[in-house]
Amino acid sequence: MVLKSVDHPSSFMTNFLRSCGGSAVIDGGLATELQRHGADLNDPLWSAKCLISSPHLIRRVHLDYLEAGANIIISSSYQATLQGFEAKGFSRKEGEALLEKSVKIACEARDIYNERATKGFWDVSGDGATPRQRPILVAASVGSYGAFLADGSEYSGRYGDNVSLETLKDFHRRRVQVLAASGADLIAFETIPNKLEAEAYAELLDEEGINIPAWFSFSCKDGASVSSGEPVKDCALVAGSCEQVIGVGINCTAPRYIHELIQSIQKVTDKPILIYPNSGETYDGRRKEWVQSSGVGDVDFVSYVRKWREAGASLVGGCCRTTPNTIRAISKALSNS
Ligand SMILES: C[S+](C)CC[C@H](N)C(=O)O
Ligand SMILES: N[C@@H](CCS)C(=O)O
Ligand SMILES: [Zn+2]
Repeated sequence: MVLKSVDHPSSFMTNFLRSCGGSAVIDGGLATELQRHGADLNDPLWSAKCLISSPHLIRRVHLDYLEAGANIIISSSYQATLQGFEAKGFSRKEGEALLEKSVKIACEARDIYNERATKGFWDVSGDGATPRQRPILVAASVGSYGAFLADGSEYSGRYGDNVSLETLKDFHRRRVQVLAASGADLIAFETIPNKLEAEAYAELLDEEGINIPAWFSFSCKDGASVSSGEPVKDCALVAGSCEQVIGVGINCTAPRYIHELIQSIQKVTDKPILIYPNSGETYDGRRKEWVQSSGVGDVDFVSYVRKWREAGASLVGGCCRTTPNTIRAISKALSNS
């Protein structure tokens, strides 16, 4: 599904959601699932390391999420940056090829899934005669500058006084251009921890004439604020005023804050709301490990999904430490709601 120049970005998501029956399933944690399968991500490149060491594993995890019912799979480019690859000795050209490879692997997984689905079973919910494939989009992940810092600062949003709007635009510019031309259906700006980075993305989309749509997804520290402490409403407004943005939401945030966050976002934008929380655990950026949060637990957040849908979220999935089982259960919950 490619956004044609005649399509308005907003109709892209409206049409997609309609083809999915009103709500769509986003995949679950990619990096943490790679780890569960044995990948060692203790590296400045985190999951992007697997683009070099184990692309077959990335393909397998994408396929597992498709088999679990995902309508959107997110590429392995979260922590894939040209600057990060250069620090490992890759040339600019090789870095660009690795970014392209992340999207290619996701597209291959989609092709394999579609081929198997066509051969294996027929969805006769249409006119009963033609096979109907489940709508599937490939989103190219863009993790924040904080992800590149590789110290967990996508959960603090503190980049220091030396990092300006222009710094962030320059940091992301070439990567966004490459991913926009990679064959992905959209760009998923993920785990955005502060307002400045949302502004940088909005300006980049405009200045670079990026011709595929995008979603903005924020990491939050409570029911009202993104990781930096700035109001989620202010950040959602930045996303809401950008024409290329076809969805606004929250990811890698504890499930217990999601309901309130949906309500806040809804007050400031009509764009579709997406949410893909993590397991509710906390990331220790120094040790690169997930630790149990103190306080309220988030056992089995799938039981909240129907409430989130009623509150206004139309795309639901999972982030770090969620698995294909989580996504299977979300898919079931959404199809019953
Ligand atoms: C979404 S966080 C868990 C990604 C990893 C982090 N940027 C790090 O490198 O430690
Ligand atoms: N899409 C990324 C997000 C990390 S917060 C992943 O699932 O690994
Ligand atoms: Zn996450």
